[in-house]
Amino acid sequence: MRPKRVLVKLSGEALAGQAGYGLDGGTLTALAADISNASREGVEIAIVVGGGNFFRGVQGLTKGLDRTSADSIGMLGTVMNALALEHAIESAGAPARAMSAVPMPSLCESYARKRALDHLTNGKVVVLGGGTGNPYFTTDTGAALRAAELGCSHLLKATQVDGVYSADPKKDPAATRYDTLTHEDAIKRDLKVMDTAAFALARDAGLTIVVFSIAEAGMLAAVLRGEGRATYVTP
Ligand SMILES: Nc1ncnc2c1ncn2[C@@H]1O[C@H](COP(=O)(O)OP(=O)(O)OP(=O)(O)O)[C@@H](O)[C@H]1O
Ligand SMILES: O=c1ccn([C@@H]2O[C@H](COP(=O)(O)O)[C@@H](O)[C@H]2O)c(=O)[nH]1
Repeated sequence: MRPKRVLVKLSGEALAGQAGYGLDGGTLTALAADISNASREGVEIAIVVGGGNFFRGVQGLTKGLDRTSADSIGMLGTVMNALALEHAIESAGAPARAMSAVPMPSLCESYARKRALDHLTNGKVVVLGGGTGNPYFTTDTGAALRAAELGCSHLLKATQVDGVYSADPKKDPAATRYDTLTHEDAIKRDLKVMDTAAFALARDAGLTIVVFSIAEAGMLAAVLRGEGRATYVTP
């Protein structure tokens, strides 16, 4: 594959490195180098970053928060990640622009489709925080939404596992890995590597999803060349 424009859904949890919480400087630097190298090779890259290293809305429910407040905290976590990534990617040598779906103009640009498209065509890596900007959603759904509206051909889910399995491989050692499957298979089998809304939106928009582990250096560039260990979810 040599796509012109892709959307990378970057795991928030992966940014924590070994610590498991917050931001790890070494991990950020390594990821930013991969992203910046891919951008310099001419691929237009939009990134939707998750927030699992800070807060997930469902965690708030167990602390007595209502869902909307909990999701607001979750979205703020993703904006923190977007700002950190913007800085790390620029330090690695590629121009980058953070945009937030929740307006906070003194911190970064607010997300607007046409502005994002301008940045992409001008060679900037666009780092999108705030998910969809609405509670009751996830950044996976945000990734499918932005991939569709920004005209990306692929949604690259850079996460902690090396593909889609028959069950969560972190919980079930007997789970088997798929090389390929359809969006419909993923929805029918209730495979929770992404939520159903994200799979359905990607299916309707005709987006190919590539699920791969970001733990290995150079994996993003490999996936963009159509190489490396990954699962392809195709229409
Ligand atoms: N069928 C499955 N195949 C692969 N992984 C699965 C499956 N079911 C559940 N998972 C889990 O889904 C996780 C990836 O999705 P998830 O969106 O929760 O995390 P993430 O990509 O790290 O994002 P973030 O930290 O930003 O929330 C994997 O780490 C894996 O443990
Ligand atoms: O559109 C969105 C996206 C995310 N949230 C909240 O943020 C956290 C972190 O995102 P992850 O996708 O889990 O990494 C999520 O749990 C939601 O609470 C949101 O409300 N709307």
